[in-house]
Amino acid sequence: MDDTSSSDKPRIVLMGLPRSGKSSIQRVVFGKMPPNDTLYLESTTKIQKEDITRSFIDFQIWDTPGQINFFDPAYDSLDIFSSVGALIFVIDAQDDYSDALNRLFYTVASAYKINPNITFEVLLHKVDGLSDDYKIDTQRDVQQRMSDALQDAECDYIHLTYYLTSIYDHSIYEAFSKIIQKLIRELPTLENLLNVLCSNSGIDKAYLFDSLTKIYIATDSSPVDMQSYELCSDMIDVAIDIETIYGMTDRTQTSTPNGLRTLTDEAELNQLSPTDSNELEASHSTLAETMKQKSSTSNIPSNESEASSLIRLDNGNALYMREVNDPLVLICLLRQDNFEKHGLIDYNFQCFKEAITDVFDFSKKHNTHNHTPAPTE
Ligand SMILES: Nc1nc2c(ncn2[C@@H]2O[C@H](COP(=O)(O)OP(=O)(O)OP(=O)(O)O)[C@@H](O)[C@H]2O)c(=O)[nH]1
Repeated sequence: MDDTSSSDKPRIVLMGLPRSGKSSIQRVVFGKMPPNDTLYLESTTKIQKEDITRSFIDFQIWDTPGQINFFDPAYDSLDIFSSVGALIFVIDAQDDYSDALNRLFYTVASAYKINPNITFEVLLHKVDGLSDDYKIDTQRDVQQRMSDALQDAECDYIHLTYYLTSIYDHSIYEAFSKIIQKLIRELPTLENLLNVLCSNSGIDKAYLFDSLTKIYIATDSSPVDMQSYELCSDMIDVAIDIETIYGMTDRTQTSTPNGLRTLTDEAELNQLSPTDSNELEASHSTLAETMKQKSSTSNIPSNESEASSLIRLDNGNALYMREVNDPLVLICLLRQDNFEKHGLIDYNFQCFKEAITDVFDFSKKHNTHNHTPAPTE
């Protein structure tokens, strides 16, 4: 990360008062930093830029120092904000947020004048320490005060979207999923493909995840509920842990007696149960039934690898994960009865995968074409 690289990718800019949590968010979501380690982060003194390039996700994220006013004539605000896709303003919800709201209003009004295509996203952050009632009251209060301020300034056409977030749970990933989806041009096509897959395969809910960040880049059009998202997102951790234990490279390097390995792994699996979210009836999911089939072994090149994993839950549901390409994975929630026809699901998945690959290749060509300089005569 540095502040010298320039790029024509869409930008996601993190702004907000000092210590609101901007750097922590960037490190936890995109750098896999454990949330507790953010306690030792130092204050950001210059813009930190990071390129995020994966299937369908292609942008640059900027972490800005909280104390700098980028609309000051000393800065080239036109250059900074003209390629911004999303401006994420972080507010510390555990603190008095009056100053933050003044800054938010000023930032939004100034950035909109430069680039009206920016999507404005407001994170009411650090809500882990707050009760549910307090969270809702805070969101209502912030929304009301901002809407009054924008109305008074006759700027009520500026739309802000609000999220309650914390780096200590899934909420930050869910918020980023929604924010990033707005920047994915192929989203309607991906959603259509997921709808077709679900309706033809008896799947109740399907998410297309970036397995490195646990951000879902698309889902079918049935409503998203937090519990199904959390279960699917936890499944990525479970699968990665199993892969770390049983992955072929590791296995050859750390050959321990098989019996001992299995016992240890089962104990670990039970600790990793996604049913920690005990609101869900699916307690005691039988993770012993988790199976991992990695066909990326000796004779298949790694870029053609195809991992799959199944977790049966005690409430009659199942979680089914298939690798689309590295790092995209499809995670579905379905009735176990419907999984009986998994030949059909697997066939439909192959068609889905081919369609996704076609869409991706088409977008890549389109992007390359758009970025190729016109020949000079
Ligand atoms: N409780 C709680 N603390 C958080 C959360 N996110 C960040 N923090 C803490 O907030 C403090 C400040 O976080 P930073 O990420 O350094 O804040 P910043 O906005 O980047 O600050 P500047 O670089 O000074 O602009 C750190 O101690 C983090 O551990 C959260 O979701 N919940």
